[in-house]
Amino acid sequence: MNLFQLNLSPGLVHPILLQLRDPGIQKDRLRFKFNLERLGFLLAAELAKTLPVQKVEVHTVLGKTEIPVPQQPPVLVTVLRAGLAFYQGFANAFDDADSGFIGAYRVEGESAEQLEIRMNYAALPDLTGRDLILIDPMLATGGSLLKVWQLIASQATPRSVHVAAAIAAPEGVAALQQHLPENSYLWLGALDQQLNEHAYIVPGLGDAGDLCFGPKL
Ligand SMILES: O=P(O)(O)OC[C@H]1O[C@H](OP(=O)(O)OP(=O)(O)O)[C@H](O)[C@@H]1O
Ligand SMILES: O=c1cc[nH]c(=O)[nH]1
Repeated sequence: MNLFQLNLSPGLVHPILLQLRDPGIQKDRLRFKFNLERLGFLLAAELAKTLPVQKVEVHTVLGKTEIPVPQQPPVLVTVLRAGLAFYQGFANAFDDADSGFIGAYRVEGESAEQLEIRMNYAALPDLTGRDLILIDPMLATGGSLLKVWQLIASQATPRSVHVAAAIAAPEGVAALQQHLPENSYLWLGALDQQLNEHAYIVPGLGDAGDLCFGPKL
């Protein structure tokens, strides 16, 4: 797996990460979601540079030119709930993308070892031969994304697999590196220090789903 940390535009990415992490700013729900969307768009712009293109001829009123455009639109797959705002940034970038949605959530126990991932909804297009972008702002243990990948791999073989996260822990990156196929790429806003005893990313930003939508039961 290839790791791409988004450090090409620090002037754009770092102020967004600062606002996402700052407890005084992140409690503004509208701004938090908008910042995830903006970060998603920036990551999508970097990722798009690696997708195969084909030249299309366009005739303007004054002449003709060739423009390289993506060979085929990618498939965007996101994990509910926290994925939604981040996903929107990718959807804004890829006009004709197909999309899939997975309902998955962590059920936290007393310790990180007792963490369970429940998956109860999946609406996916055919991913055979497609460029798949798995979109989830938080990559903590990697358990949620690996469960999603297991489901996808049981149905189809994508041409390439891109995982996009706003913030990741080294533990989650290692888990993906172990289990995702060779042609996989990881796009990160930030790689943080570690997980805490409840499998939260440190320093991270807290609970992304709750910050977007409020606490769940
Ligand atoms: O790498 P992992 O250890 O699996 O943790 C990451 C998952 O945790 C968050 O979702 P959560 O389960 O909190 O659900 P929510 O989006 O509904 O809040 C996040 O959006 C990821 O899906
Ligand atoms: O730090 C974390 C870990 C999982 N999910 C989150 O929202 N935050």
